[in-house]
Amino acid sequence: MILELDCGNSFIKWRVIHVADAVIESGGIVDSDQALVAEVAALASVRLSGCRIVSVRSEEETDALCALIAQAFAVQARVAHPAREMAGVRNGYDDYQRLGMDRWLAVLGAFHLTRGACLVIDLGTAAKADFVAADGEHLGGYICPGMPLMRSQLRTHTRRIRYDDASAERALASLEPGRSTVEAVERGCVLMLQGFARTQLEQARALWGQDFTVFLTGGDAPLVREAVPQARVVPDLVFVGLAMACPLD
Ligand SMILES: Nc1ncnc2c1ncn2[C@@H]1O[C@H](COP(=O)(O)OP(=O)(O)OP(=O)(O)O)[C@@H](O)[C@H]1O
Ligand SMILES: CC(C)(CO)[C@@H](O)C(=O)NCCC(=O)O
Ligand SMILES: [K+]
Repeated sequence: MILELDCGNSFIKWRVIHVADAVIESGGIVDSDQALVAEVAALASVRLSGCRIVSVRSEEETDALCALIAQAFAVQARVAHPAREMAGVRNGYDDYQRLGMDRWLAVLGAFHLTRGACLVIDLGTAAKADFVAADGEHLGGYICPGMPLMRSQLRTHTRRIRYDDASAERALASLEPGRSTVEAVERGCVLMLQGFARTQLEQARALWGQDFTVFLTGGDAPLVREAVPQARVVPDLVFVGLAMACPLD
């Protein structure tokens, strides 16, 4: 079994899979390196033979996580690195090393699943969209604040926007105009995300007509699902790309 990690800016998503058939043994989402090691160590009957990582954190933070994993599980983690070209996809950035690895792997995963033009929308701490043409050319993409950042900017830069997580969750039962601060902010931010997604869809239509696939991934994908009903929701899209970039046997 191997451990797979997607280290985002706020959370680490992890999975333990059987390498031979990619069957998922276990998985979770944690907010620290220590919590990760504790959760994986708590799995009974799991013997790790390897580990692969995609990280958008600093090199120092990623190295520290690899060292922790080596110490806890006696495996050397493989870290996915940028490439100008891989699996038929050409990185569209002027400096290919600057493209976030989570974006690159999601794009590789999406193109692998379709072999056609695709739009990848990833809604996490940041909201990202990437475009890949049918010939594998990555055309670039967009980055803007995701739900957690929009929310915290409003809370930080205003005096009177204050509410707790439980009321935030309740506020999202509908998207009607808000009749309280929490409803107004939470619903407003969801509409921003939906607007982002719809605009990407318009761009994709302008480029490719109807001939493309939309992928939706990231922790906040459910918030825009209804706005892009044609999207394929693939929560593990980054892991699909990670397996391609870091094959283990
Ligand atoms: N079980 C969960 N734990 C934490 N966040 C969750 C969970 N389910 C959904 N979410 C939502 O997912 C969002 C974070 O998404 P994700 O985990 O994709 O971010 P990230 O990978 O840290 O960020 P990024 O990919 O932009 O670096 C949060 O806004 C949160 O509301
Ligand atoms: C945009 C984020 C923060 C999203 O996780 C990540 O992909 C990243 O750090 N990217 C580097 C900047 C870029 O992609 O242009
Ligand atoms: K991520």
